[in-house]
Amino acid sequence: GSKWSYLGAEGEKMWAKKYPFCGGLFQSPIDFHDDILQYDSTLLPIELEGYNVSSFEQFILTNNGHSVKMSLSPTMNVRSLPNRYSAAQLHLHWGNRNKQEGSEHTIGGRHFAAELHIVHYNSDQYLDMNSAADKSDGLAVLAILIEIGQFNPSYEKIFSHFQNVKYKDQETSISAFNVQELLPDRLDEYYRYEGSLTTPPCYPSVLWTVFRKPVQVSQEQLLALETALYCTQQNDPAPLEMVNNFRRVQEFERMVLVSFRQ
Ligand SMILES: NS(=O)(=O)c1cc(-c2ccccc2)cc(-c2ccccc2)c1
Ligand SMILES: [Zn+2]
Repeated sequence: GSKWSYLGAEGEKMWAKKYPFCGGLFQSPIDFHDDILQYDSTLLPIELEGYNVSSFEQFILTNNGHSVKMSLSPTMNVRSLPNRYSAAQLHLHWGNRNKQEGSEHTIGGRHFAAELHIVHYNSDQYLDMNSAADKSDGLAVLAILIEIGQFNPSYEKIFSHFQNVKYKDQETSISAFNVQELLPDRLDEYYRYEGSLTTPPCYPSVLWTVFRKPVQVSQEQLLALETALYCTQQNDPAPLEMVNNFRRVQEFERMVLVSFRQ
């Protein structure tokens, strides 16, 4: 039972008391602004392998009290990184219906509506994601910025199940689908830096790839994300809405590599 939240006494300013790495170096998320960006022509387009999972397989959707996460198949992996990284899970961060600006990374100080994280672990070096999670080359997260626009049928494959995972510890099984559908079309344009988990224990173990191009979901889909879920269990007398589950941007004195020229 992780004792942290995004609000009040256990909010992010207090995380470092129980989770020392949260007050340490290389913390995420960060703001991408021109004077810390450096073009790097060696950054290859992201190549996904085994993402086209058979629809006979199932993904498990779980409300873990901090976000909604979906288990992924370890046959899904990312090539074109220093090691082979296998998919572990994906989850989202978002704001609330009155302030639809809940992305973790920002561009030029601007939040997007929400952010999807697809977490992979270094399966060349480590047996599973838990042994990889605190190693400096342990994790690689693909981050997709989400903005309001067209209805997105691929995101609906997850969002349509929120009524079954409204409360903490609830889970439901959904038919597997090609998670590449959740990514923007330009996998060659991204920000790259070494950072951390954006939640406790904040291990500085993440190679971040944040795609330049946002994807769109409709206003109704975003509202469903912002209003369907609770941090508390179904029988809790004091229900807590799951909103604003994003960490504020961290101080950053390094360069961020970009695979694109402005
Ligand atoms: N936001 S994140 O990408 O840095 C992230 C990664 C992982 C993670 C997942 C698998 C292996 C290792 C780390 C877990 C979380 C998380 C989010 C909500 C509640 C608890 C944990 C968040
Ligand atoms: Zn995340």
